[in-house]
Amino acid sequence: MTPPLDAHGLHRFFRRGDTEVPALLDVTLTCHPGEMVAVTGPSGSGKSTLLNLLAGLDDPDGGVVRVAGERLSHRTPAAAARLRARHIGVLTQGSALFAHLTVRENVRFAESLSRASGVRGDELIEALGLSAVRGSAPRTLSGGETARAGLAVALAGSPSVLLADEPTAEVSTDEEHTVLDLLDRWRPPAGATVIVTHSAVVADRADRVVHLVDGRIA
Ligand SMILES: Nc1ncnc2c1ncn2[C@@H]1O[C@H](COP(=O)(O)OP(=O)(O)OP(=O)(O)O)[C@@H](O)[C@H]1O
Repeated sequence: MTPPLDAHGLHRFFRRGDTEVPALLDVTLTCHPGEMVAVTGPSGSGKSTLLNLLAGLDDPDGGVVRVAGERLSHRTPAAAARLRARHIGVLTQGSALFAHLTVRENVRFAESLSRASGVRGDELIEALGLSAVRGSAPRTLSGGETARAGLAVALAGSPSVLLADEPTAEVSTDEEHTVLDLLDRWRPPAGATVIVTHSAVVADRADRVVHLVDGRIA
């Protein structure tokens, strides 16, 4: 069966002055259908670099990322954007919501990019406890509501790959459990979920933990 997300032999180097910084060294990560993987590691170990490669927002210097069997790495920006819209939902810390759109408009916009139906967005708003704030501007939301609205946006296009960067970094412990319950309930059932986190609570929820040290899987 084709893995929903398959990253093979990833290398990424950055130039700093005259030196080259190895940010990722031979990282391979194959996610099985339905799997949730937590990526942990100290600051500077390469977690964000890896997530950017998995999202197709950056290209590896070596290796390849495939999403649902299609190569995502080293595509034209338009082709990468099409693949992202079709397959990938991204959840970042803080708000990735457009400030001038309401919660519902943000969700509907994300949905329209993936050409999804319009039904799931409203279902998500209700299921994620956002009905009361569906017409509100993002700046008026609490931290927990913001995290849940970000989750609704990330899931609106029914992605087969959900990538999350510290999704609970800015919420209370209670809200962290709520957001994780919702994420668990709504994550791609046959797809892949990858969560970069410093939180032991989040890592505990994952099917597998990948620990990075100095750009390598430890
Ligand atoms: N655009 C860049 N230019 C130069 N160096 C970079 C760039 N992006 C990342 N790096 C370097 O690559 C290494 C890995 O960084 P990365 O941000 O992926 O780590 P991280 O594990 O996500 O850290 P944190 O937990 O602090 O977010 C670090 O040494 C960092 O300084």
